[in-house]
Amino acid sequence: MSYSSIFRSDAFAGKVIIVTGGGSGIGRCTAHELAALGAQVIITGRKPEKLDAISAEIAGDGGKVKGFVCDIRQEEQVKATIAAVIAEFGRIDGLFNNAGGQFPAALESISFNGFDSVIRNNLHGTFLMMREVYNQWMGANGGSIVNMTADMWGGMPGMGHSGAARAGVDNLTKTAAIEWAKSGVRVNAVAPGWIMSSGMDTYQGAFRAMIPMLAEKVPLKRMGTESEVSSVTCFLLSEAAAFVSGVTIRIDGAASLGTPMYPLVDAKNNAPFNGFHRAFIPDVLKKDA
Ligand SMILES: CCCCCCC/C=C/C(=O)SCCNC(=O)CCNC(=O)[C@H](O)C(C)(C)COP(=O)(O)OP(=O)(O)OC[C@H]1O[C@@H](n2cnc3c(N)ncnc32)[C@H](O)[C@@H]1OP(=O)(O)O
Ligand SMILES: NC(=O)C1=CN([C@@H]2O[C@H](COP(=O)(O)OP(=O)(O)OC[C@H]3O[C@@H](n4cnc5c(N)ncnc54)[C@H](OP(=O)(O)O)[C@@H]3O)[C@@H](O)[C@H]2O)C=CC1
Repeated sequence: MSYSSIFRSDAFAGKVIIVTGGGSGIGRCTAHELAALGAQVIITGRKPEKLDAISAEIAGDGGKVKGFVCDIRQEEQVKATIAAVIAEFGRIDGLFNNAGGQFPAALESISFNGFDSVIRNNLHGTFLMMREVYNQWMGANGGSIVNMTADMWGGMPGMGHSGAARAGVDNLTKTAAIEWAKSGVRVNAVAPGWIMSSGMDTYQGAFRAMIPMLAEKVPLKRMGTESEVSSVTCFLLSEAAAFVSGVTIRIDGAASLGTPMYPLVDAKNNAPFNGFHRAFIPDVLKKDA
């Protein structure tokens, strides 16, 4: 597993950190990095075979890890998982609420069940995990939560269901940061742009074919990597961020900045500006829907 770290190797020694969706992609990478920094890592997901494989990888590297099957949309499973972690490890110090996802589709083609599924996956699941972990922290010495979101605040064609959920997560993050500060709890979020994670392999067809064009439209001219998300997440989970709460950090090579209403051509040079133009996406997505 490839990741870089600015931390001492004992930065998370004695800490118990939960990574939801730790069985693949960004979650897997973060679980590896946290374990290498001394944490007892708890990875969760719906598919036990993925958790077993990543647990074996991390243990093979000398890390401490345990997998728990948990569908974050199921309240009883979330409650049972947090109770089981407390029963076995006695504490929880951090939560990376990373699990989630969506399918690219034009709004008019999304069934109610499809919309509901994406909202429950990304918003309800995030809330349930936050609440159950916080309930362990009330009146204690605090902890750190990092939520997964994505900066689609300007509207993202093909991601209407997910964008609605992610905007909700952004607001949930800020509210929790205020409400739970009384217990010393910090709540922040990461907002990756286009990351070439293994999860991206879920997307094939026209969306997949579009990736090189998307990368070209990112001001930094490339997609991000899993470790570029895990490093920021580890920072937010760590004591190095002890006075950071209620922020969402974009990790997107400036892709979410700018607006389609801004002139797209530099008239003097008769050349396109270096930037991301959201209106570029929908026609391609329509072919996927
Ligand atoms: C500058 C900012 C840029 C930001 C860019 C953000 C880019 C983000 C990239 C990523 O997130 S990559 C990670 C991708 N990984 C995943 O998405 C994995 C998790 N995803 C899922 O599990 C599913 O997508 C899910 C739908 C969220 C949940 O799956 P679940 O198994 O619960 O759903 P189903 O029971 O199969 O279906 C429920 C419902 O949804 C409809 N549906 C599912 N897939 C599609 C599809 N591809 N197209 C249309 N509809 C779909 C499905 O048909 C069901 O509805 P009904 O048929 O019952 O009406
Ligand atoms: N890659 C990108 O460009 C971006 C990704 N994101 C978000 O980052 C997160 C990680 O994505 P990424 O690593 O790229 O992709 P992956 O598909 O690899 O990761 C998603 C993980 O979430 C888990 N998961 C999904 N739904 C549930 C559920 N209901 N309950 C429990 N676990 C669940 C999956 O595990 P399992 O299959 O075992 O359930 C999987 O391990 C996601 O929330 C994604 O939407 C945000 C912005 C950009």
